[in-house]
Amino acid sequence: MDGRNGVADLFSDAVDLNGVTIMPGHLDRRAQEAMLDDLRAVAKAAPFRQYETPGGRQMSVRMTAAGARGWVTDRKGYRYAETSFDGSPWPDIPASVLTVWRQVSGVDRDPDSCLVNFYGEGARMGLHQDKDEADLHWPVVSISLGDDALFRVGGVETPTPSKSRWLKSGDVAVIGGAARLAWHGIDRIKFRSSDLLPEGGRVNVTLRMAG
Ligand SMILES: O=C(O)CCC(=O)C(=O)O
Ligand SMILES: [Fe+2]
Repeated sequence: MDGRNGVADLFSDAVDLNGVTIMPGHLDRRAQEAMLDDLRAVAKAAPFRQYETPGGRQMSVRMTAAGARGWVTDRKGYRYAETSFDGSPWPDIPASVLTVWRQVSGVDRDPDSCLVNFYGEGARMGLHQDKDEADLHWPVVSISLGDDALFRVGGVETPTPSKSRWLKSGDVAVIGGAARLAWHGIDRIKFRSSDLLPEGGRVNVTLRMAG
């Protein structure tokens, strides 16, 4: 264990980005395709939506969720909701996604929340901290599928100085340990840099213990 994150030593080619552990190519092409199929089923049950921030801005990323709780935002604020926008429970977290959490999270409890982000051409995600969860000790596991994305990680106290790295399809990141509250975001994607999604774009999955 490296005292920073714990999981890094289990994966020999892990890369450290300001305390966030990245496992390049964790999922091979077949695993990526299988997970994407599972996520399309999630999106069929709970369609992607463009959420509004509490400040009234439309996010460029489209989102949906799976699990007992889904992260949502609107004028009322950022929060976890136990039902989707039509009032029904969110779909279950696909087994393919849970498998990755069990492999890399370093904890022995399954997550209760899976946020699914879709980045179309021009979509980005500003620097933020993941801090809407009830207990901030659990790690966040993030899986990248599709187009390359420039991932930026700053400090825990301040967004700068930051380091960045292009995340590729199949890469997995663990935001945990001392970096659990690190500022992070996606500067931009390279639209159509991957052929995993025939329509282009990037799907990112983040797993969390929210409740
Ligand atoms: O798309 C990504 O890689 C990051 C997503 C993220 O930070 C989030 O959903 O909180
Ligand atoms: Fe985040």
